[in-house]
Amino acid sequence: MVSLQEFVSSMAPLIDLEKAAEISAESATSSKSLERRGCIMSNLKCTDAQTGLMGKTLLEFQPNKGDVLPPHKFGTHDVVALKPNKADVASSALGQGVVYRLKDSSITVAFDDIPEDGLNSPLRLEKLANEVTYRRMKDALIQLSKNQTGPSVNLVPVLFGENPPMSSKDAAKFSPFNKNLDESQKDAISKALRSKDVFLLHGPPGTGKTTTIIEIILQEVKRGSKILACAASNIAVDNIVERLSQYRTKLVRLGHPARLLPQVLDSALDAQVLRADNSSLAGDIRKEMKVLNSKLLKAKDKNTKRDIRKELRTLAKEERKRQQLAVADVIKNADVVLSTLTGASSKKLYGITFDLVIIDEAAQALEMACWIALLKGPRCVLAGDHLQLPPTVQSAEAEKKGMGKTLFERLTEAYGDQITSMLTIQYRMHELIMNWSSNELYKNKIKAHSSVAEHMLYDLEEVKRSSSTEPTIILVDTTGSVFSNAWPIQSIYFFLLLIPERWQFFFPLCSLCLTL
Ligand SMILES: Nc1ncnc2c1ncn2[C@@H]1O[C@H](COP(=O)(O)OP(=O)(O)OP(=O)(O)O)[C@@H](O)[C@H]1O
Repeated sequence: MVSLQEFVSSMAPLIDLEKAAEISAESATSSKSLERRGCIMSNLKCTDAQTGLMGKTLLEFQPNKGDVLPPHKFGTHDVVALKPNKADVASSALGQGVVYRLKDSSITVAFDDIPEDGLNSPLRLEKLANEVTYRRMKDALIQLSKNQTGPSVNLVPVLFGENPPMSSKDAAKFSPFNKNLDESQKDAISKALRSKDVFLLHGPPGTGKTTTIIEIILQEVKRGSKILACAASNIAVDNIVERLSQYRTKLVRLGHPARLLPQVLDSALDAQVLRADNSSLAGDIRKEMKVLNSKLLKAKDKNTKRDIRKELRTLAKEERKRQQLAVADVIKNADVVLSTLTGASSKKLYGITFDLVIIDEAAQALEMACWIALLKGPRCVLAGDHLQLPPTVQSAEAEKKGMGKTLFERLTEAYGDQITSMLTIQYRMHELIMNWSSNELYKNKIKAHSSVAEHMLYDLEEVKRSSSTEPTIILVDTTGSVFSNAWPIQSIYFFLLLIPERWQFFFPLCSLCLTL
Protein backbone atom coordinates (compact mmCIF):
# COMPACT_ATOMS: atom_id res chain seq x y z
CA MET A 1 0.00 0.00 0.00
CA VAL A 2 1.17 3.55 -0.71
CA SER A 3 2.76 5.17 2.35
CA LEU A 4 1.58 8.47 3.78
CA GLN A 5 4.82 10.17 2.67
CA GLU A 6 4.57 8.78 -0.88
CA PHE A 7 0.96 9.85 -1.10
CA VAL A 8 1.60 13.40 0.10
CA SER A 9 4.62 13.95 -2.14
CA SER A 10 2.98 12.47 -5.24
CA MET A 11 -0.39 14.23 -4.82
CA ALA A 12 0.77 17.84 -4.38
CA PRO A 13 2.00 18.26 -8.00
CA LEU A 14 -1.02 16.34 -9.34
CA ILE A 15 -3.41 18.82 -7.71
CA ASP A 16 -1.54 21.62 -9.53
CA LEU A 17 -1.74 19.73 -12.83
CA GLU A 18 -5.45 19.19 -12.43
CA LYS A 19 -6.07 22.81 -11.49
CA ALA A 20 -4.09 23.99 -14.53
CA ALA A 21 -6.07 21.61 -16.77
CA GLU A 22 -9.39 22.91 -15.48
CA ILE A 23 -8.38 26.53 -15.84
CA SER A 24 -7.04 26.06 -19.37
CA ALA A 25 -10.18 24.14 -20.36
CA GLU A 26 -12.33 27.03 -19.22
CA SER A 27 -10.21 29.95 -20.35
CA ALA A 28 -9.81 31.14 -23.89
CA THR A 29 -7.89 33.94 -25.52
CA SER A 30 -10.73 36.35 -26.09
CA SER A 31 -14.02 37.11 -24.42
CA LYS A 32 -15.69 36.66 -27.84
CA SER A 33 -14.67 33.03 -28.04
CA LEU A 34 -15.73 32.46 -24.41
CA GLU A 35 -19.07 33.99 -25.30
CA ARG A 36 -19.41 31.67 -28.28
CA ARG A 37 -18.77 28.76 -25.93
CA GLY A 38 -21.54 29.99 -23.62
CA CYS A 39 -19.14 30.77 -20.74
CA ILE A 40 -19.82 34.51 -20.87
CA MET A 41 -23.19 36.22 -20.85
CA SER A 42 -22.77 39.80 -21.97
CA ASN A 43 -24.78 42.99 -22.30
CA LEU A 44 -26.88 42.54 -19.19
CA LYS A 45 -28.55 45.08 -16.92
CA CYS A 46 -29.10 44.76 -13.19
CA THR A 47 -32.86 44.91 -12.64
CA ASP A 48 -33.38 44.01 -9.00
CA ALA A 49 -31.52 43.70 -5.71
CA GLN A 50 -32.78 41.81 -2.70
CA THR A 51 -31.32 40.65 0.58
CA GLY A 52 -31.10 36.86 0.79
CA LEU A 53 -30.17 34.62 3.68
CA MET A 54 -27.31 35.66 5.95
CA GLY A 55 -26.97 39.11 4.46
CA LYS A 56 -26.24 37.80 0.95
CA THR A 57 -27.33 40.13 -1.84
CA LEU A 58 -29.35 38.64 -4.68
CA LEU A 59 -28.89 40.63 -7.88
CA GLU A 60 -31.11 39.90 -10.86
CA PHE A 61 -29.81 40.49 -14.39
CA GLN A 62 -31.76 40.70 -17.63
CA PRO A 63 -30.61 41.18 -21.23
CA ASN A 64 -30.24 44.78 -22.35
CA LYS A 65 -31.67 43.86 -25.74
CA GLY A 66 -34.58 41.48 -26.18
CA ASP A 67 -36.49 39.45 -23.62
CA VAL A 68 -34.45 36.27 -23.56
CA LEU A 69 -30.94 35.58 -22.25
CA PRO A 70 -28.37 34.67 -24.93
CA PRO A 71 -27.52 30.95 -25.35
CA HIS A 72 -25.28 29.96 -22.41
CA LYS A 73 -23.86 27.14 -20.32
CA PHE A 74 -24.56 28.66 -16.92
CA GLY A 75 -26.29 26.56 -14.31
CA THR A 76 -27.44 27.15 -10.75
CA HIS A 77 -24.55 26.68 -8.30
CA ASP A 78 -21.94 27.93 -10.78
CA VAL A 79 -19.43 30.42 -9.44
CA VAL A 80 -19.46 33.56 -11.62
CA ALA A 81 -17.64 36.87 -11.89
CA LEU A 82 -19.52 40.10 -12.58
CA LYS A 83 -17.65 42.52 -14.86
CA PRO A 84 -18.34 45.65 -16.88
CA ASN A 85 -19.53 44.62 -20.34
CA LYS A 86 -16.45 45.89 -22.17
CA ALA A 87 -13.81 44.62 -19.70
CA ASP A 88 -11.23 42.14 -21.02
CA VAL A 89 -11.00 38.60 -19.68
CA ALA A 90 -8.01 39.34 -17.43
CA SER A 91 -9.59 42.39 -15.77
CA SER A 92 -10.68 42.19 -12.15
CA ALA A 93 -14.33 41.57 -11.30
CA LEU A 94 -16.84 43.89 -9.68
CA GLY A 95 -17.87 40.94 -7.59
CA GLN A 96 -17.95 37.16 -7.41
CA GLY A 97 -21.09 35.19 -6.65
CA VAL A 98 -23.06 31.98 -7.10
CA VAL A 99 -25.89 31.54 -9.61
CA TYR A 100 -29.05 31.38 -7.52
CA ARG A 101 -31.88 31.26 -10.07
CA LEU A 102 -32.08 30.91 -13.85
CA LYS A 103 -35.04 31.76 -16.04
CA ASP A 104 -35.28 32.27 -19.80
CA SER A 105 -35.36 36.01 -19.26
CA SER A 106 -33.18 36.52 -16.18
CA ILE A 107 -30.35 35.21 -14.07
CA THR A 108 -30.07 35.87 -10.33
CA VAL A 109 -26.71 35.75 -8.59
CA ALA A 110 -26.05 35.64 -4.83
CA PHE A 111 -23.13 37.85 -3.71
CA ASP A 112 -21.53 37.91 -0.26
CA ASP A 113 -20.67 41.59 -0.66
CA ILE A 114 -22.42 44.20 -2.71
CA PRO A 115 -20.39 44.98 -5.84
CA GLU A 116 -18.68 48.33 -5.27
CA ASP A 117 -19.56 50.15 -8.47
CA GLY A 118 -20.80 49.96 -12.01
CA LEU A 119 -24.20 48.32 -11.47
CA ASN A 120 -25.88 51.01 -13.55
CA SER A 121 -23.74 50.31 -16.63
CA PRO A 122 -23.97 47.36 -19.08
CA LEU A 123 -22.58 44.23 -17.42
CA ARG A 124 -21.50 40.72 -18.17
CA LEU A 125 -21.18 37.47 -16.22
CA GLU A 126 -18.30 35.01 -16.61
CA LYS A 127 -18.28 31.41 -15.46
CA LEU A 128 -15.22 30.74 -13.27
CA ALA A 129 -13.05 27.69 -12.73
CA ASN A 130 -13.57 26.59 -9.15
CA GLU A 131 -10.10 27.19 -7.73
CA VAL A 132 -11.30 26.98 -4.14
CA THR A 133 -11.57 23.20 -4.37
CA TYR A 134 -7.88 22.86 -5.25
CA ARG A 135 -6.79 25.21 -2.50
CA ARG A 136 -8.77 23.22 0.02
CA MET A 137 -7.32 19.92 -1.18
CA LYS A 138 -3.82 21.37 -0.86
CA ASP A 139 -4.57 22.56 2.68
CA ALA A 140 -5.84 19.09 3.61
CA LEU A 141 -2.67 17.58 2.18
CA ILE A 142 -0.53 19.83 4.39
CA GLN A 143 -2.65 18.94 7.40
CA LEU A 144 -2.40 15.25 6.55
CA SER A 145 1.38 15.42 6.32
CA LYS A 146 1.55 16.96 9.81
CA ASN A 147 -1.07 14.69 11.30
CA GLN A 148 0.50 13.94 14.67
CA THR A 149 -2.45 14.97 16.77
CA GLY A 150 -6.09 15.59 15.97
CA PRO A 151 -9.15 13.39 15.77
CA SER A 152 -7.94 11.19 12.90
CA VAL A 153 -4.54 10.40 14.39
CA ASN A 154 -5.36 6.68 14.72
CA LEU A 155 -7.30 6.42 11.46
CA VAL A 156 -4.53 7.71 9.17
CA PRO A 157 -2.09 4.82 9.85
CA VAL A 158 -4.86 2.31 9.05
CA LEU A 159 -5.69 3.98 5.75
CA PHE A 160 -2.00 3.92 4.79
CA GLY A 161 -1.40 0.31 5.82
CA GLU A 162 0.74 1.02 8.89
CA ASN A 163 -1.80 -0.43 11.35
CA PRO A 164 -4.42 -3.11 10.67
CA PRO A 165 -8.13 -2.24 10.70
CA MET A 166 -9.90 -3.23 13.90
CA SER A 167 -13.45 -4.07 14.77
CA SER A 168 -15.30 -5.02 17.89
CA LYS A 169 -15.75 -8.79 18.40
CA ASP A 170 -19.22 -8.39 19.89
CA ALA A 171 -22.11 -8.65 17.46
CA ALA A 172 -23.68 -5.23 17.00
CA LYS A 173 -27.34 -5.91 17.73
CA PHE A 174 -29.65 -3.13 16.65
CA SER A 175 -33.32 -2.56 16.20
CA PRO A 176 -33.74 -1.06 12.71
CA PHE A 177 -35.60 2.20 12.15
CA ASN A 178 -36.34 1.02 8.61
CA LYS A 179 -38.30 -2.22 8.93
CA ASN A 180 -37.83 -3.13 5.24
CA LEU A 181 -34.06 -3.64 5.30
CA ASP A 182 -32.89 -6.81 3.59
CA GLU A 183 -30.32 -9.22 5.04
CA SER A 184 -27.36 -7.82 3.09
CA GLN A 185 -28.23 -4.32 4.28
CA LYS A 186 -28.57 -5.47 7.91
CA ASP A 187 -25.25 -7.33 7.73
CA ALA A 188 -23.55 -4.23 6.35
CA ILE A 189 -25.00 -2.02 9.10
CA SER A 190 -23.92 -4.44 11.80
CA LYS A 191 -20.38 -4.56 10.38
CA ALA A 192 -20.27 -0.76 10.13
CA LEU A 193 -21.35 -0.40 13.76
CA ARG A 194 -18.63 -2.85 14.88
CA SER A 195 -15.85 -1.20 12.93
CA LYS A 196 -13.37 0.83 14.98
CA ASP A 197 -11.74 2.70 12.14
CA VAL A 198 -12.82 2.04 8.54
CA PHE A 199 -15.73 0.31 6.84
CA LEU A 200 -16.53 0.13 3.12
CA LEU A 201 -20.12 -0.20 1.94
CA HIS A 202 -20.04 -1.57 -1.59
CA GLY A 203 -23.34 -0.75 -3.27
CA PRO A 204 -23.94 -1.84 -6.87
CA PRO A 205 -26.67 0.16 -8.71
CA GLY A 206 -30.02 0.32 -6.96
CA THR A 207 -29.04 -1.93 -4.04
CA GLY A 208 -29.96 0.62 -1.38
CA LYS A 209 -26.60 2.18 -0.58
CA THR A 210 -28.18 5.44 0.54
CA THR A 211 -30.93 3.58 2.39
CA THR A 212 -28.21 1.71 4.30
CA ILE A 213 -26.24 4.87 5.03
CA ILE A 214 -29.36 6.48 6.50
CA GLU A 215 -29.80 3.53 8.86
CA ILE A 216 -26.11 3.64 9.87
CA ILE A 217 -26.48 7.34 10.68
CA LEU A 218 -29.64 6.75 12.72
CA GLN A 219 -28.07 3.89 14.68
CA GLU A 220 -24.90 5.87 15.34
CA VAL A 221 -26.90 8.89 16.53
CA LYS A 222 -28.82 6.57 18.83
CA ARG A 223 -25.46 5.48 20.28
CA GLY A 224 -24.64 9.14 20.92
CA SER A 225 -22.26 9.74 18.00
CA LYS A 226 -21.82 13.09 16.30
CA ILE A 227 -21.55 12.52 12.57
CA LEU A 228 -20.13 14.36 9.60
CA ALA A 229 -21.82 13.08 6.42
CA CYS A 230 -20.36 14.16 3.09
CA ALA A 231 -20.34 13.45 -0.62
CA ALA A 232 -18.48 14.97 -3.55
CA SER A 233 -21.57 16.57 -5.08
CA ASN A 234 -24.22 18.86 -3.61
CA ILE A 235 -26.95 16.71 -5.11
CA ALA A 236 -25.72 13.57 -3.31
CA VAL A 237 -25.54 15.43 0.01
CA ASP A 238 -29.05 16.83 -0.52
CA ASN A 239 -30.27 13.31 -1.23
CA ILE A 240 -29.10 12.19 2.23
CA VAL A 241 -30.55 15.33 3.88
CA GLU A 242 -33.92 14.75 2.24
CA ARG A 243 -34.11 11.14 3.32
CA LEU A 244 -32.75 11.78 6.80
CA SER A 245 -35.17 14.61 7.49
CA GLN A 246 -38.01 12.07 7.55
CA TYR A 247 -36.64 10.98 10.91
CA ARG A 248 -36.31 13.05 14.06
CA THR A 249 -32.63 13.80 13.78
CA LYS A 250 -30.95 17.04 14.67
CA LEU A 251 -29.20 17.73 11.39
CA VAL A 252 -27.70 20.72 9.72
CA ARG A 253 -26.70 21.12 6.07
CA LEU A 254 -23.71 23.39 5.43
CA GLY A 255 -23.34 25.14 2.10
CA HIS A 256 -24.30 28.22 0.17
CA PRO A 257 -28.12 28.36 0.12
CA ALA A 258 -27.94 29.07 -3.61
CA ARG A 259 -26.38 25.65 -4.07
CA LEU A 260 -28.99 23.62 -2.18
CA LEU A 261 -32.15 21.95 -3.45
CA PRO A 262 -35.29 23.88 -2.37
CA GLN A 263 -36.56 20.85 -0.44
CA VAL A 264 -33.54 20.84 1.89
CA LEU A 265 -33.34 24.59 2.51
CA ASP A 266 -35.14 24.11 5.78
CA SER A 267 -32.20 22.06 7.08
CA ALA A 268 -29.67 24.61 5.84
CA LEU A 269 -27.41 26.17 8.41
CA ASP A 270 -28.38 29.67 7.32
CA ALA A 271 -32.07 28.96 7.69
CA GLN A 272 -31.59 27.40 11.12
CA VAL A 273 -29.55 30.36 12.27
CA LEU A 274 -32.29 32.71 11.13
CA ARG A 275 -34.90 30.63 12.91
CA ALA A 276 -32.87 30.41 16.11
CA ASP A 277 -32.27 34.08 16.02
CA ASN A 278 -35.69 35.68 16.06
CA SER A 279 -34.68 38.87 17.74
CA SER A 280 -36.47 41.82 16.22
CA LEU A 281 -33.04 43.31 15.52
CA ALA A 282 -32.27 40.65 12.88
CA GLY A 283 -35.46 41.40 10.99
CA ASP A 284 -34.91 45.12 11.32
CA ILE A 285 -31.38 44.91 9.94
CA ARG A 286 -32.52 42.91 6.92
CA LYS A 287 -35.41 45.28 6.26
CA GLU A 288 -33.06 48.22 6.48
CA MET A 289 -30.63 46.54 4.07
CA LYS A 290 -33.42 45.87 1.61
CA VAL A 291 -34.43 49.52 1.55
CA LEU A 292 -30.81 50.60 1.17
CA ASN A 293 -30.20 48.10 -1.66
CA SER A 294 -33.06 49.53 -3.72
CA LYS A 295 -31.88 53.07 -2.97
CA LEU A 296 -28.41 52.08 -4.17
CA LEU A 297 -29.78 50.85 -7.49
CA LYS A 298 -31.58 54.13 -8.12
CA ALA A 299 -28.85 56.47 -6.84
CA LYS A 300 -26.98 58.48 -9.48
CA ASP A 301 -24.73 60.66 -7.34
CA LYS A 302 -21.32 59.16 -6.50
CA ASN A 303 -21.19 60.44 -2.92
CA THR A 304 -24.69 59.17 -2.11
CA LYS A 305 -23.77 55.75 -3.49
CA ARG A 306 -20.59 55.69 -1.43
CA ASP A 307 -22.50 56.54 1.74
CA ILE A 308 -25.17 53.89 1.10
CA ARG A 309 -22.52 51.26 0.49
CA LYS A 310 -20.72 52.21 3.67
CA GLU A 311 -23.93 51.88 5.64
CA LEU A 312 -24.73 48.53 3.99
CA ARG A 313 -21.27 47.24 4.89
CA THR A 314 -21.69 48.26 8.52
CA LEU A 315 -25.10 46.60 8.71
CA ALA A 316 -23.88 43.39 7.04
CA LYS A 317 -20.90 43.28 9.43
CA GLU A 318 -23.18 43.74 12.41
CA GLU A 319 -25.51 41.00 11.23
CA ARG A 320 -22.62 38.61 10.53
CA LYS A 321 -21.03 39.21 13.95
CA ARG A 322 -24.31 38.66 15.73
CA GLN A 323 -24.90 35.45 13.82
CA GLN A 324 -21.48 33.88 14.35
CA LEU A 325 -22.41 32.75 17.84
CA ALA A 326 -25.73 31.43 16.61
CA VAL A 327 -23.90 29.43 13.89
CA ALA A 328 -21.60 27.85 16.45
CA ASP A 329 -24.63 26.95 18.56
CA VAL A 330 -26.51 25.27 15.71
CA ILE A 331 -23.49 23.18 14.76
CA LYS A 332 -22.74 22.25 18.35
CA ASN A 333 -26.30 21.05 18.89
CA ALA A 334 -26.58 19.04 15.67
CA ASP A 335 -26.12 15.26 15.74
CA VAL A 336 -25.45 15.14 12.01
CA VAL A 337 -23.63 17.80 10.01
CA LEU A 338 -23.85 17.40 6.23
CA SER A 339 -21.72 19.07 3.57
CA THR A 340 -19.85 18.44 0.37
CA LEU A 341 -16.29 17.18 0.81
CA THR A 342 -14.84 20.58 0.03
CA GLY A 343 -17.52 22.22 2.19
CA ALA A 344 -16.14 20.26 5.15
CA SER A 345 -13.20 22.65 5.20
CA SER A 346 -15.58 25.47 6.18
CA LYS A 347 -14.31 27.77 8.92
CA LYS A 348 -17.58 27.04 10.69
CA LEU A 349 -16.24 23.56 11.48
CA TYR A 350 -12.86 24.71 12.86
CA GLY A 351 -12.24 22.98 16.16
CA ILE A 352 -15.28 20.70 15.83
CA THR A 353 -14.58 16.97 15.90
CA PHE A 354 -16.85 14.10 14.98
CA ASP A 355 -17.14 10.49 16.14
CA LEU A 356 -17.77 9.24 12.62
CA VAL A 357 -17.21 10.58 9.11
CA ILE A 358 -19.43 9.11 6.38
CA ILE A 359 -18.64 9.65 2.71
CA ASP A 360 -21.26 8.71 0.13
CA GLU A 361 -20.30 8.25 -3.53
CA ALA A 362 -16.74 7.72 -2.28
CA ALA A 363 -15.81 5.81 -5.44
CA GLN A 364 -16.55 8.94 -7.46
CA ALA A 365 -14.55 11.29 -5.26
CA LEU A 366 -10.88 12.16 -5.53
CA GLU A 367 -8.96 10.74 -2.57
CA MET A 368 -7.59 14.18 -1.81
CA ALA A 369 -11.10 15.57 -1.48
CA CYS A 370 -12.02 12.73 0.91
CA TRP A 371 -9.17 13.71 3.21
CA ILE A 372 -10.71 17.14 3.80
CA ALA A 373 -13.49 15.37 5.71
CA LEU A 374 -11.58 12.34 7.02
CA LEU A 375 -9.22 14.47 9.11
CA LYS A 376 -12.17 15.40 11.31
CA GLY A 377 -12.90 12.04 12.94
CA PRO A 378 -11.41 8.76 14.21
CA ARG A 379 -13.74 6.43 12.27
CA CYS A 380 -15.09 6.45 8.73
CA VAL A 381 -17.65 4.71 6.54
CA LEU A 382 -17.09 5.02 2.80
CA ALA A 383 -19.97 4.06 0.54
CA GLY A 384 -19.70 3.60 -3.20
CA ASP A 385 -19.06 1.27 -6.08
CA HIS A 386 -15.57 1.23 -7.57
CA LEU A 387 -16.92 -0.86 -10.47
CA GLN A 388 -18.93 2.11 -11.79
CA LEU A 389 -17.56 5.32 -13.30
CA PRO A 390 -14.50 6.75 -11.50
CA PRO A 391 -14.14 10.48 -10.71
CA THR A 392 -13.43 12.76 -13.64
CA VAL A 393 -9.82 13.86 -13.88
CA GLN A 394 -9.27 16.50 -16.55
CA SER A 395 -5.48 16.35 -16.75
CA ALA A 396 -4.37 13.28 -18.69
CA GLU A 397 -1.00 13.44 -16.95
CA ALA A 398 -2.52 13.62 -13.46
CA GLU A 399 -4.79 10.72 -14.37
CA LYS A 400 -1.83 8.66 -15.59
CA LYS A 401 0.07 9.38 -12.40
CA GLY A 402 -2.74 8.06 -10.23
CA MET A 403 -4.95 10.99 -9.30
CA GLY A 404 -8.08 9.13 -10.43
CA LYS A 405 -7.45 6.16 -8.15
CA THR A 406 -9.96 6.47 -5.36
CA LEU A 407 -9.46 5.78 -1.68
CA PHE A 408 -12.39 3.36 -1.92
CA GLU A 409 -10.62 1.33 -4.60
CA ARG A 410 -7.26 1.51 -2.82
CA LEU A 411 -8.77 0.20 0.43
CA THR A 412 -10.77 -2.49 -1.38
CA GLU A 413 -7.53 -3.79 -2.89
CA ALA A 414 -5.68 -3.59 0.42
CA TYR A 415 -8.21 -5.02 2.85
CA GLY A 416 -11.03 -6.51 0.74
CA ASP A 417 -13.72 -8.41 2.64
CA GLN A 418 -12.07 -7.69 5.97
CA ILE A 419 -13.59 -4.20 5.99
CA THR A 420 -16.20 -4.44 3.18
CA SER A 421 -19.82 -5.49 2.83
CA MET A 422 -21.50 -5.70 -0.55
CA LEU A 423 -25.24 -5.14 -0.92
CA THR A 424 -26.75 -7.86 -3.07
CA ILE A 425 -30.47 -7.17 -3.65
CA GLN A 426 -31.30 -4.53 -6.21
CA TYR A 427 -34.58 -2.56 -6.25
CA ARG A 428 -34.37 -0.75 -9.59
CA MET A 429 -34.40 -2.93 -12.66
CA HIS A 430 -35.77 -5.97 -14.38
CA GLU A 431 -33.52 -8.96 -13.76
CA LEU A 432 -32.66 -9.33 -17.45
CA ILE A 433 -31.15 -5.86 -17.41
CA MET A 434 -29.39 -6.56 -14.15
CA ASN A 435 -27.96 -9.89 -15.28
CA TRP A 436 -25.36 -8.37 -17.57
CA SER A 437 -23.75 -6.20 -14.89
CA SER A 438 -24.18 -8.85 -12.24
CA ASN A 439 -22.34 -11.42 -14.39
CA GLU A 440 -19.69 -9.11 -15.73
CA LEU A 441 -18.89 -7.03 -12.66
CA TYR A 442 -20.33 -8.49 -9.49
CA LYS A 443 -19.51 -12.20 -9.74
CA ASN A 444 -23.18 -12.99 -10.31
CA LYS A 445 -24.00 -12.03 -6.73
CA ILE A 446 -26.77 -9.49 -7.38
CA LYS A 447 -30.38 -10.59 -7.20
CA ALA A 448 -33.41 -8.60 -8.29
CA HIS A 449 -36.02 -7.92 -5.60
CA SER A 450 -39.39 -9.45 -6.44
CA SER A 451 -40.96 -5.98 -6.71
CA VAL A 452 -38.83 -5.20 -9.77
CA ALA A 453 -37.56 -8.54 -11.10
CA GLU A 454 -40.24 -8.69 -13.77
CA HIS A 455 -41.55 -5.16 -14.00
CA MET A 456 -42.01 -3.90 -17.53
CA LEU A 457 -42.19 -0.53 -19.15
CA TYR A 458 -45.80 -1.13 -20.15
CA ASP A 459 -46.68 -1.73 -16.49
CA LEU A 460 -46.56 2.04 -16.14
CA GLU A 461 -50.02 3.57 -16.43
CA GLU A 462 -49.12 5.99 -19.21
CA VAL A 463 -47.23 3.45 -21.38
CA LYS A 464 -49.07 1.39 -24.01
CA ARG A 465 -48.07 -2.18 -24.76
CA SER A 466 -46.46 -2.27 -28.20
CA SER A 467 -43.59 -3.85 -30.11
CA SER A 468 -41.24 -1.18 -28.82
CA THR A 469 -42.31 -1.40 -25.17
CA GLU A 470 -42.60 -5.19 -24.96
CA PRO A 471 -38.91 -6.14 -25.01
CA THR A 472 -37.18 -5.86 -21.65
CA ILE A 473 -33.95 -4.84 -23.27
CA ILE A 474 -32.99 -3.73 -26.77
CA LEU A 475 -29.33 -3.73 -27.71
CA VAL A 476 -28.36 -1.41 -30.53
CA ASP A 477 -25.25 -2.19 -32.56
CA THR A 478 -23.77 1.20 -33.34
CA THR A 479 -20.68 -0.13 -35.15
CA GLY A 480 -20.07 1.92 -38.27
CA SER A 481 -22.76 4.42 -37.41
CA VAL A 482 -22.13 8.04 -36.69
CA PHE A 483 -22.16 7.11 -33.00
CA SER A 484 -19.53 4.39 -33.19
CA ASN A 485 -16.86 6.67 -31.75
CA ALA A 486 -19.27 8.50 -29.56
CA TRP A 487 -19.00 6.52 -26.35
CA PRO A 488 -21.06 9.07 -24.41
CA ILE A 489 -24.11 8.17 -26.48
CA GLN A 490 -23.54 4.50 -25.79
CA SER A 491 -23.19 5.31 -22.12
CA ILE A 492 -26.47 7.19 -22.28
CA TYR A 493 -28.17 4.06 -23.63
CA PHE A 494 -26.75 1.99 -20.86
CA PHE A 495 -27.57 4.59 -18.26
CA LEU A 496 -31.14 4.87 -19.51
CA LEU A 497 -31.52 1.14 -19.39
CA LEU A 498 -30.47 1.10 -15.76
CA ILE A 499 -33.01 3.71 -14.72
CA PRO A 500 -36.58 2.65 -15.40
CA GLU A 501 -37.84 6.19 -14.77
CA ARG A 502 -35.81 7.29 -17.81
CA TRP A 503 -36.77 4.51 -20.21
CA GLN A 504 -39.06 6.84 -22.09
CA PHE A 505 -35.92 8.53 -23.44
CA PHE A 506 -34.27 5.28 -24.37
CA PHE A 507 -36.65 4.30 -27.12
CA PRO A 508 -36.71 7.66 -28.94
CA LEU A 509 -32.90 7.60 -28.83
CA CYS A 510 -32.85 4.12 -30.37
CA SER A 511 -35.09 5.30 -33.17
CA LEU A 512 -32.92 8.34 -33.71
CA CYS A 513 -29.83 6.17 -33.87
CA LEU A 514 -31.41 3.75 -36.33
CA THR A 515 -32.62 6.63 -38.49
CA LEU A 516 -29.14 8.09 -38.61
N1 LIG B 1 -34.83 -2.97 1.71
C1 LIG B 1 -35.51 -2.30 0.79
N2 LIG B 1 -36.80 -2.59 0.55
C2 LIG B 1 -37.50 -1.95 -0.40
N3 LIG B 1 -36.99 -0.97 -1.19
C3 LIG B 1 -35.71 -0.63 -0.99
C4 LIG B 1 -34.89 -1.27 -0.01
N4 LIG B 1 -33.66 -0.74 -0.06
C5 LIG B 1 -33.71 0.20 -1.03
N5 LIG B 1 -34.91 0.28 -1.59
C6 LIG B 1 -35.35 1.17 -2.67
O1 LIG B 1 -34.45 1.00 -3.76
C7 LIG B 1 -34.22 2.23 -4.43
C8 LIG B 1 -32.73 2.47 -4.45
O2 LIG B 1 -32.30 2.73 -3.12
P1 LIG B 1 -31.12 3.72 -2.80
O3 LIG B 1 -31.35 5.04 -3.45
O4 LIG B 1 -30.90 3.69 -1.34
O5 LIG B 1 -29.99 2.94 -3.56
P2 LIG B 1 -28.56 3.40 -4.04
O6 LIG B 1 -27.75 2.16 -4.09
O7 LIG B 1 -28.07 4.52 -3.18
O8 LIG B 1 -28.86 3.93 -5.49
P3 LIG B 1 -27.83 4.37 -6.61
O9 LIG B 1 -27.71 3.20 -7.49
O10 LIG B 1 -28.54 5.53 -7.25
O11 LIG B 1 -26.56 4.75 -5.92
C9 LIG B 1 -35.00 3.28 -3.66
O12 LIG B 1 -36.20 3.50 -4.32
C10 LIG B 1 -35.22 2.62 -2.29
O13 LIG B 1 -36.37 3.10 -1.66
